[in-house]
Amino acid sequence: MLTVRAPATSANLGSGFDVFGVALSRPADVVRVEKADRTTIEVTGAGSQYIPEDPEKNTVGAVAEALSAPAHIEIDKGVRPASGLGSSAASAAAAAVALNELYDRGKTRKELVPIAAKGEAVVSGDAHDDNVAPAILGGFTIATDDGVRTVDADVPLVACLPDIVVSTRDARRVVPDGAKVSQLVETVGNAATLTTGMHRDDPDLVGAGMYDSVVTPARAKLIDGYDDVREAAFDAGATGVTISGAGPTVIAACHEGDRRDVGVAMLDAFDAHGVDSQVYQTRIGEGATLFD
Ligand SMILES: Nc1ncnc2c1ncn2[C@@H]1O[C@H](COP(=O)(O)OP(=O)(O)OP(=O)(O)O)[C@@H](O)[C@H]1O
Ligand SMILES: N[C@@H](CCO)C(=O)O
Repeated sequence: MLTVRAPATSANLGSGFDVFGVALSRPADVVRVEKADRTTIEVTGAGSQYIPEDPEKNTVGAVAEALSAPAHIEIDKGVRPASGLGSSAASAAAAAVALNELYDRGKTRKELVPIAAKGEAVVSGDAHDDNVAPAILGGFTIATDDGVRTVDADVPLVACLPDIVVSTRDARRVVPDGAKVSQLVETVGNAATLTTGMHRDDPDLVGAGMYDSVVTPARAKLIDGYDDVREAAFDAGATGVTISGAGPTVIAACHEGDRRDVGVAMLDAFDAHGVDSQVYQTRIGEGATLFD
C-alpha cells in the first residue's frame, strides 16, 4: 500500500482568478492506494459524510480512470469539502501521485497536473489546474493554458474557514461576465505586484497584490460577515485579505509575528455575525509527499 499526503491549496489570491494558487503547509488529505481489479473508494475524516464513494462522482475515481490504474483508494480528509481550500483537488492530487507510482506510469509531476484536473471536472464541471497544480508541485503556481510555472515562495498566511458551505459550482455562477478596462489595468498591476512579492518572500507586496474588484466582491455576498472579517484582519496587521478559492474560507497574508492576532481577529469577527469558524495558521508549503 502506498501513502501520499497532499496539501490544501488556495487559488486565485484575489488578482489571479483561475491562474494563481499556493500550497498551504496545513491542512492536508492523506490518500492510500492498493492495486485492485476495479476502483473502490473509502472516505473518512473532515466532511466525509458529504463526499461520494462512487468512483464516477469522486475526484480520485476520474484520476484512476485517466491513469488506467484501478485501485482500492482510502481517503483520509483533512481538508473539508466546499471550503475554498481545494478539498477536492487535494484528494485528486494525492491520488495522481500515488497511482502514478503504484502502476509505475512514469509521469512527471507536471504531467500529473492535467490528469488530477480531470478529477476537478467531476465536481465543478471544468478542469481547473489552479488548485491541483500547487497541490502536486508545491509553492506558488501560475497555471495558464500554456502550462504551469512555479515559484518556491515562503510567506506566512492565515486561513479562516467559517461554518458555511459554498460550492465551487455556485460561486462560479456569480462571477461577472465582463469587466471594465480600468479594472483590467488594476488587476494586471496587482497580479504583477503579487508575483514580485512571491519571488522576494515579501508579505507586504503579496498582500498589496491580493486586491481584486471584479470577482471577489460578487462572491463576498455568499459569505456572511466577509467585509467585517476582512477589516478585522487588516486592523490586526494583515497585509492583504481575500476569498480563498471559491470561498467561504477567507485568507490573509501577514508577517510571521502577526499570524496569531490576525487569526483571532478573523475568528471574533465571524463570531460577531453568529458564524462559527476555525483558523489555520499556515504558510506556503510543499506539494504532494509520497510515503512508502
Ligand atoms: N475526494 C473528494 N474530496 C472532497 N470533495 C469531493 C471529493 N470527491 C468529490 N467531492 C465533491 O466535491 C465538492 C467539493 O468541491 P468544491 O470544489 O466545491 O470545494 P473545494 O474543493 O473545497 O473548493 P475550492 O476548489 O474552491 O478550493 C463536494 O460536493 C464533494 O462532495
Ligand atoms: N479558481 C477557482 C478555484 C476553485 O476551484 C474558482 O475560484 O472558482
